[in-house]
Amino acid sequence: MLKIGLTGNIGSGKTTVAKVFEVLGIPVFYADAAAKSVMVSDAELIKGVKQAFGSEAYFADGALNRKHIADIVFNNADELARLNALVHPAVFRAFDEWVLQQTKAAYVIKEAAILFESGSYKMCHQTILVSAPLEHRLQRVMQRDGISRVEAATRDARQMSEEQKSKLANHIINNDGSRLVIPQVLALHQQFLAVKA
Ligand SMILES: CC(C)(COP(=O)(O)OP(=O)(O)OC[C@H]1O[C@@H](n2cnc3c(N)ncnc32)[C@H](O)[C@@H]1O)[C@@H](O)C(=O)NCCC(=O)NCCS
Ligand SMILES: Nc1ncnc2c1ncn2[C@@H]1O[C@H](COP(=O)(O)OP(=O)(O)OP(=O)(O)O)[C@@H](O)[C@H]1O
Repeated sequence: MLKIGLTGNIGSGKTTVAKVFEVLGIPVFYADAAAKSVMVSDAELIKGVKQAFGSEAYFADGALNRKHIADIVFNNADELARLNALVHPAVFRAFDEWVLQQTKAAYVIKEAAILFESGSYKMCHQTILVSAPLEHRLQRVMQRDGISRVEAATRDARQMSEEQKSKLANHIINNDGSRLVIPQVLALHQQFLAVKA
């Protein structure tokens, strides 16, 4: 199965792009959502997260206390590395299991905020970077999540720069408002279908 990695820095529009691929009938695995799912369903992982970040990492009903964890990990690179080491192996497994179920797909997309940082791009045949200037991205995230500029910028600072990512990516979708996104997705879709054929 042809596996395409899709990434972009915070607020770049990668989820928006992923939805366009879904409309074209291409299955999309959302790594961020999968991470949140395993963090509340995998007993070993829950234990590890509580050991690392305290019992406040979960609410009494078992839901993830995202703010508690985010406040710790996005302000400390070592703590983020610790969280990643706990969560990523479980997400990689979930992706492998999911791919096996996509028997009818022409190809599949893995959407992940940290595709390059986590090394999971190496398990994809090709990669797409969604690119937009920092100011656009911060504005979008502040509007979408109701967080401050400082909070949004702090998260961005924890990610590899767009410049570094653009050197690793096979394809770039420009989402700075100067070009329509849908035609760029359609052009890539045709390329990926041709690989499969
Ligand atoms: C820390 C958590 C609980 C915060 O949740 P919250 O809902 O506030 O943020 P959300 O998950 O929507 O992330 C917002 C953005 O932060 C950035 N971000 C998230 N995780 C990471 C990470 N591990 N490293 C760098 N940036 C990250 C991304 O741009 C992401 O899109 C959550 O991000 C998490 O569990 N992260 C660890 C799991 C992970 O690595 N996910 C990323 C893909 S596998
Ligand atoms: N071309 C665009 N024009 C206007 N708004 C856009 C555009 N692209 C994305 N957005 C909006 O910007 C916000 C961020 O986009 P999206 O959620 O797709 O980004 P993301 O890369 O998945 O972000 P994150 O890493 O934070 O999850 C969303 O509210 C989305 O609707």
